[in-house]
Amino acid sequence: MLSFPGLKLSNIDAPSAGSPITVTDEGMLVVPDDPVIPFIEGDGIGPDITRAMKLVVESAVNKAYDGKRQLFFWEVYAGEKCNKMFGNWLIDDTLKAIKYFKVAIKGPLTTPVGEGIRSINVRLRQALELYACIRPVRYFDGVPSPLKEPWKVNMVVFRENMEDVYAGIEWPNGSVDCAKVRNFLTNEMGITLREDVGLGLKPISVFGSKRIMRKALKYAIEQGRSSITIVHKGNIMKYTEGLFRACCYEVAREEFSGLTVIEEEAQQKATSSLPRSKVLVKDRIADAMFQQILLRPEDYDVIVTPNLNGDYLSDAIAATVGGLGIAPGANVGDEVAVFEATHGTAPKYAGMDKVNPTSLILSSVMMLEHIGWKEAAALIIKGIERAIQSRIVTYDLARQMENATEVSCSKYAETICKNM
Ligand SMILES: NC(=O)C1=CN([C@@H]2O[C@H](COP(=O)(O)OP(=O)(O)OC[C@H]3O[C@@H](n4cnc5c(N)ncnc54)[C@H](OP(=O)(O)O)[C@@H]3O)[C@@H](O)[C@H]2O)C=CC1
Ligand SMILES: O=C(O)CCC(=O)C(=O)O
Ligand SMILES: [Mg+2]
Repeated sequence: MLSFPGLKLSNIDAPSAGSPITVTDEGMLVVPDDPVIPFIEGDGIGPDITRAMKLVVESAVNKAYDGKRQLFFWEVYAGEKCNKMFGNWLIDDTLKAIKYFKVAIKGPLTTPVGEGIRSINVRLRQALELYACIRPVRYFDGVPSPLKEPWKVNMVVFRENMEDVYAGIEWPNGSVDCAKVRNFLTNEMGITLREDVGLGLKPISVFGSKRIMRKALKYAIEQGRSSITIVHKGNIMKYTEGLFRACCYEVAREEFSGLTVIEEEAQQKATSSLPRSKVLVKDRIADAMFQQILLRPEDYDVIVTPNLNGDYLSDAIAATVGGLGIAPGANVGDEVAVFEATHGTAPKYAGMDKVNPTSLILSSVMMLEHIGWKEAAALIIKGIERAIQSRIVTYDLARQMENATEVSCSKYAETICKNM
């Protein structure tokens, strides 16, 4: 058994091979040639897509580096499997392991509606301070789309990942705590509420809003993206979403002034052409944004938005380029990153070896790029592009394509490997 100094696990064994990724004091990743990558298999379709993802990643790494580099996937536990094994939906070992090894990948985890446990996905993001949910959406040639010109879609959603109504601070109607909060609001704040209300809080802070804007703007500048759009409902929720918008503009003006142009200011100066080297910063109200992504996708590039808007928007934008089967993501903090698909557990397809694993496979591409293994990442993209072009796809794409060959999740993963 290898020893990993400082890693103290109570319920699971340490990895039997590999070395940890570390982070320097300046926040730079140091990646060995044999990194340990903790993974959570996930509920529902999780086991099927995780198996497919591991096959594709291992095959790409092998092909790209011919044994000189190797990933060591190591299972850690959360969700239904974890509850069955340990009587707990999320064990401390999983959090310790991900913190220790810095980069992890996960399948989707179930959250019951209207009752029961709170989201384990959200708990992971909060416990590991993964404040940015990054979801790039791009078009793959040949994928069926409801848009006339889907190739114009190329957006990256930066969703604030720890605050907003998503933080889960709420009280059920009829509970003692709900009555306490209602009484406080009535007696201290003069707010009239029906007796049968359920109540929740929408915390949005200056710190959290500025932090996600900084991350999104840095990305936009480093990647040479043309614009960043702040998406909010600040007309109605003035002191939460309105605050978010104000904080984002403040970061752009005060911390990135030479590198950004504010749309409103450019319009006032009647500037006909914007300097190409600068990122255009603009904002849109959330409801209008949902029609903009369908009607004028070419006008939008990086998007920064509070948690719930980002949740809705990322699924909606994914639909324009083929749906949830093809929508990757990453939850990123200052040191740790956990990669996961945009979609959930799709319970009706659990264990059927049927769904599209591309979302999780593209999440693994983001992971390989994050650790600097760009050659392996490029091979996977090539494999996906060729599989789609040859129309060998899973049910979700096959049902919208002409002359497609529908294959299972595992066969599709093998097709990607053959096409690398
Ligand atoms: N990060 C996470 O772990 C997430 C977890 N969840 C959780 O997942 C559970 C189920 O949520 P639900 O609302 O049904 O949303 P899902 O995203 O799980 O599924 C909704 C529909 O999207 C399509 N879909 C999803 N994934 C794929 C895929 N890989 N390939 C092809 N099609 C896909 C299917 O459409 P069709 O029926 O048309 O074939 C599916 O029925 C809930 O408990 C929810 O809380 C949800 C989102 C994220
Ligand atoms: O945690 C969940 O169950 C849902 C999460 C979700 O929809 C998302 O993060 O996009
Ligand atoms: Mg979602």
